[in-house]
Amino acid sequence: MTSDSRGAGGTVETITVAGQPAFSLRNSVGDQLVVLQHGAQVLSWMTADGIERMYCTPRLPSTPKPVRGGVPVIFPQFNLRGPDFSLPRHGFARHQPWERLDAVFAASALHGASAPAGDHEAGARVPPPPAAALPAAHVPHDIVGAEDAAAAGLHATDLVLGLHANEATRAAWTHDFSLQLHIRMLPGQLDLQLVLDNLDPQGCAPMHFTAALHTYFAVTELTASQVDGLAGSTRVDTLVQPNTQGPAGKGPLVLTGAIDDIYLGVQRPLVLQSGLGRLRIAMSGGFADTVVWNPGPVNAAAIDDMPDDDWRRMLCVEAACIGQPAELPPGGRWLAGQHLQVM
Ligand SMILES: O=P(O)(O)OC[C@H]1O[C@@H](O)[C@H](O)[C@@H](O)[C@@H]1O
Repeated sequence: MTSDSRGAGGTVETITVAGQPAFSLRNSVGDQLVVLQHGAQVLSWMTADGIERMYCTPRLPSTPKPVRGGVPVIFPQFNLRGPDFSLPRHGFARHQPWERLDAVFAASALHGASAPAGDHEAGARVPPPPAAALPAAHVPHDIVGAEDAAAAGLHATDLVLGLHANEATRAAWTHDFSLQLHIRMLPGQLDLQLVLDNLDPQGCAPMHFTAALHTYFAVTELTASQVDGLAGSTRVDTLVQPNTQGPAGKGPLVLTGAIDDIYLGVQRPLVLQSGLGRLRIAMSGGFADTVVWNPGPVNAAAIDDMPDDDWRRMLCVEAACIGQPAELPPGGRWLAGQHLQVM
C-alpha cells in the first residue's frame, strides 16, 4: 500500500483488491471507502461506527470485471432498455478501465472553481474539459448542512475517476465523450456525481443514453428492511411480462423477496431502514428514477458471483435515468448524482 495524498480532508491511498488497482479513502473521523479503479466501482463504505454500508460479494473476480456489489456505474444503457439496444446489458462503463484524475481538481470542481491548467495527475490521459467544475448549485444542500462550504471542504476526502471514449467504446457507441465520477466522502456521508461531456464535433446528432448508479446496500435481513419515500412516483414492475405500470404504494415499500421495480419520477429523498439503521438516499441532476432490485432466493441461486443466501443481505436502490432517456448535444454537459447520509 502506498500513501498517495494526505490533506486536511483525509488520505487517499493506492491499494490492490484481488490483485487489481484500487483506492482507499479515509478521513479523520474514521470513515473508509474502497474504490476499484476498473469500472470506477465503489466496493466498500464503512462508516466510523464500524458499519459496512455496502453489500459486496465475497466472490471477487481475479481479472478486471464488474463486481457484484458496491456501486457499478451503468452507462450508456440501463439493463437492455435502450435507447441504443445494440449496447451490452447495463452499458460498457462498468467493463472499462477508468483513470484517476487529480483529487485537488475534485475539491475545486465541487466548489465551482475551474481547475488550473496542468493541475491533473501526471499520466492521466484525459484531462477534464476546461469547464469541468460542477456548478455550486449542483452540490446537494445537505452535503454542507449548516456548515459553510469551506468548512465542509475541510472534512471532505475526494477522488475523481474518468473514462474517455476509446477504441472499445467507439466500436460499441460512436460518440466521443468524457465521463467522470466525482466521489466525495464526508463524515457519515457519501456523494457520487457523474459528469458527462459530449465531445462530438458541433453539427453531430445529440447523444441519447440511459444511466444509473447501481448501489448495492448492505442489510442485515432483507425481510426486515423497507424503503420510504417512493409515494407519488410511478411503479413499473419488471418481474411480470408484459411489465405493469401504476402509482407507487403510499406507504413504505416493505421487502419480502425478489423485486425488480423501476420507480419513475421519484419526488423526494428516500430512506432505507434496515437492521443497520436509517440511511437517507437522495438523487440530483439527471437522475429522476429509482430502481429497487433484489434477486430473491431462486434467482440468487442462479447468479454465479454471489453466495446463494446473500440475497438476504443486500438491496439495490439505484439512482437512475431510464423513463426519459437523456439527450445531450455536442458541447453539452449532463450531471447526475446519488447522495447517501447516515441518519
Ligand atoms: O446481473 P447484472 O447485469 O449486474 O444486473 C443485475 C440487475 O440489475 C438491476 O438494475 C436490474 O433491474 C435487474 O434486472 C438486473 O438483474
